[in-house]
Amino acid sequence: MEEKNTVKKISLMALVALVISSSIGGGVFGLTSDLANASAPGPALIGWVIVGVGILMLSLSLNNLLNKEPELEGIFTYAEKGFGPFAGFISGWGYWLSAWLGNVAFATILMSAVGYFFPIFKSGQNLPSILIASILCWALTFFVNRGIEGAAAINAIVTVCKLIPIFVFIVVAIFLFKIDVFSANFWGTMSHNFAAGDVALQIKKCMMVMMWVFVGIEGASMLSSRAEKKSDAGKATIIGLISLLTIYVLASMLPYGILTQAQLASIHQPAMLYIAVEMIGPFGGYLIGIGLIISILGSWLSWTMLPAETMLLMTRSKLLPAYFGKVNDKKAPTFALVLTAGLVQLFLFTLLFTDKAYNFAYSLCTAAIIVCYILVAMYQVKYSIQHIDEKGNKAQLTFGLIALLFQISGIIMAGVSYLLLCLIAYIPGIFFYGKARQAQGEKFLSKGEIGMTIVIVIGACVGIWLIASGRMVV
Ligand SMILES: NC(=[NH2+])NCCC[C@H](N)C(=O)O
Repeated sequence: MEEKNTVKKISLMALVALVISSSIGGGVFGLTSDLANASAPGPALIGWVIVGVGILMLSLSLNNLLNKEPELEGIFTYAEKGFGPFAGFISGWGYWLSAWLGNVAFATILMSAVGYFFPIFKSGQNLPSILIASILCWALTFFVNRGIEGAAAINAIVTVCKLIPIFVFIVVAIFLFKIDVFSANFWGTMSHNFAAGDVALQIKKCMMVMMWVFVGIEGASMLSSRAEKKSDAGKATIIGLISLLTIYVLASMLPYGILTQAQLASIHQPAMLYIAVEMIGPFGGYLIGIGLIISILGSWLSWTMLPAETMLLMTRSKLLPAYFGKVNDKKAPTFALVLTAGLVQLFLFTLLFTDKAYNFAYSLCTAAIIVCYILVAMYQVKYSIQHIDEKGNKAQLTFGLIALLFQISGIIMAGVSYLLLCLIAYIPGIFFYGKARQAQGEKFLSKGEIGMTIVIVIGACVGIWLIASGRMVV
């Protein structure tokens, strides 16, 4: 108890900064070209509305659960409470997986941006890039290992530094925006007519990248135990979400009124940087480049802390063996940190062989976190049904159902194959889960859990087959 009181509490403002900071990483800087590859402005706008509503429902659900079940800490605990320890493990492991896969995406786009300053790194996935990215990965791990509290404080400063270049970009883009360029091929159907099938296909192709930029919206709830007031964590999620949506829509849609869709689609990543060069000249490139580098370093720092913290919480819930949560004198879970950094390192080397490394890494990251989001929404539905007689729970049930529908259809639209690949990483995880259960005097796996494991293994095999047979190009 004594010890708990000395943990630094986080204010509402700092929590909002945390939501924005852990959501805005690299995605916003590459958004435009990924969207332009997928869609004309019309369908993309519809995509934003769908994703905005879907994520808002998820945030409201998280907000509600934080208020109703204040003692639950960590996103996976909802799955555990609602559907048992195995579901808790599935969620926690998915969150952990997502967190470090996202860091791999960070590494690639970060190095592409550095390539603007030093062309040797331009592709973001050659040997020099991978070396520098690896050094960064270990440096951040070392830093977090020296004390998590410092990392949270740095976040506030980083948030300001990364928002300024994005705002400058938006303001300049507003001035240069031409409505006739924007509306030239609004639905992407050339005939100027609205063709439903065509539009739906374009929306579908926008889904993954639009969901990727919202990964992190749950960040405040992960640190909810540190909020000065418990209810602040939920508020921070919602304020953070609305700010984010505004930034994303402006930053991604305004360029459609400056360059043509074909130009945007073929622009080098990070797109925002090269669009800024088109708009302002080299200075624009420097500004966005520096913003991006600070943004990613800050985000990467919090995403170094979050997966390790998740493992720590999971050991407390006895979902992983105790050594995953072993902390050092600074209360940092050293083993979890080093394990996670080791996996990022391994993945960084595979980038040498992938074609679209950034897109591949963020798609895996997003697919993995959708598992947790689905379980949150399911628990929201379950909780609201169980307490349906209490005031407000009918509305909460609706929020949960929409969030659930959105996440499930989102992953189906974005690509189930990425989810299947993520299942591979569950296989060693289940082994550790079984060990932790055994240490509790339980069976390694119960009958139901064995059934689930078989499904997971089959899914993983299909994932491997998709890659091996060349049906999924990575
Ligand atoms: N390491 C991570 N899991 N990062 C996820 C956050 C990514 C963030 N939404 C972005 O736009 O870049």
